[in-house]
Amino acid sequence: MLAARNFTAARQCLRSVRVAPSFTSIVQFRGYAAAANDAVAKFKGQKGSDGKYTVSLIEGDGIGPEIAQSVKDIFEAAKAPIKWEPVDVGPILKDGKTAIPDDAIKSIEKNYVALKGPLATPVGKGHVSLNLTLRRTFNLFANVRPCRSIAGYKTPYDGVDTVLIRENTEGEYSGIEHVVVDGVVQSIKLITKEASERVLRFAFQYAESINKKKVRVVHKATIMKMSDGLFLNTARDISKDFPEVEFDAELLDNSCLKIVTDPTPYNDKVLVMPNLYGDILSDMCAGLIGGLGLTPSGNIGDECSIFEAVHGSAPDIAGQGLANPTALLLSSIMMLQHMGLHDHAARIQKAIFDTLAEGKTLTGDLGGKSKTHEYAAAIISRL
Ligand SMILES: NC(=O)C1=CN([C@@H]2O[C@H](COP(=O)(O)OP(=O)(O)OC[C@H]3O[C@@H](n4cnc5c(N)ncnc54)[C@H](O)[C@@H]3O)[C@@H](O)[C@H]2O)C=CC1
Ligand SMILES: O=C(O)CCC(=O)C(=O)O
Ligand SMILES: [Mg+2]
Repeated sequence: MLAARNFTAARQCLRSVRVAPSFTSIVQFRGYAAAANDAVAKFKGQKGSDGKYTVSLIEGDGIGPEIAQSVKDIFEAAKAPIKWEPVDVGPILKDGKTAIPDDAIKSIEKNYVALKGPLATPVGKGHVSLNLTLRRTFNLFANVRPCRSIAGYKTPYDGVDTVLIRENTEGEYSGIEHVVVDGVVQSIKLITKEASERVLRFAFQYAESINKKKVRVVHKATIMKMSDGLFLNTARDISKDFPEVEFDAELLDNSCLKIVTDPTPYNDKVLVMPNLYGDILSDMCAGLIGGLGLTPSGNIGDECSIFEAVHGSAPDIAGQGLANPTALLLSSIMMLQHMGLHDHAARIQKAIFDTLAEGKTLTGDLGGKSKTHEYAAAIISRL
């Protein structure tokens, strides 16, 4: 009975799914690479008659509007050919479920690309995460989260260059939960072969495209024998289609230990994993290079893609001009790369890295005293 109910809930969750980078190391400037390789998710947007591409902009909650302002100011100063289309993503309720308003859906479907600030999720009650809802709504099946050491910002770890790809539509984030009996709740980790295949194939293609010819699956199939087992076995099957890419697997707890001991052996690999592991490991990796103010990401789908920082709405510093906009800026660089605007991406990226390397105008999270807009102005002065 319970199994049948679980299966129904899992199918409902699946039905709610609409079918559907890289940077300066201490020693060498290489730049964040495109977030998706063309074979997987080619950008389909067209330039308007004004010579600009329209991009949907979700400013988000907390520090979102402050860091989005920095991106807008810097893009304008750099004459990047982008016209921002502000969108409100709700939340609204449709058939009793958290949903994205139709206008926002239309905007993102029309533009094929969006830049998103952080969206806050209530704890323990209230609406389903809008971040999750956006990923499901547009079937953004792969979340690419690169993390590289910043020249000029010293941490105990030199030369970090990890790339983590997170399955983005199911797993522990499925949110299928129910009370079994009073005092006992059950939360279902949904893993499907279809979604696993899709993100794993993407990971192999992505590894080839950024010339990291090793893919490592991070899993816990010793404990979650069926769910992580399916993900791992699917990876083994898919790896046969990529004979040029070395494939191996590692248990999540061991990966955590090894990465915080010495992350450099992970520089030549792309790590791919179920949803929650990627969520947690990407915050952990950010900690190696100076924090969440620095790490970007791209949510990649077959049609649309949404770029956002790894961090959340940072309510502890919101509205005070203290936020570091670098993570959202680097996400916007990944977006420009994805759109094929490589020259603009390189120019803005260089101004960001040079400002960070000079170390005079840094936000508080990096030990500086500058406000968000002062740091943005320093970047603009270098364009
Ligand atoms: N993709 C998204 O939109 C995400 C949304 N969230 C949401 O954000 C809210 C707050 O979550 P938290 O656990 O506080 O995580 P958080 O990522 O917002 O903040 C964690 C810590 O990092 C700092 N931080 C984050 N971004 C920063 C930046 N750009 N510059 C300087 N410092 C920065 C914050 O001040 C805080 O001390 C929650 O409602 C959560 O659901 C969390 C993660 C991702
Ligand atoms: O949606 C949320 O509230 C959190 C999302 C998150 O932590 C992430 O995407 O990394
Ligand atoms: Mg997270």
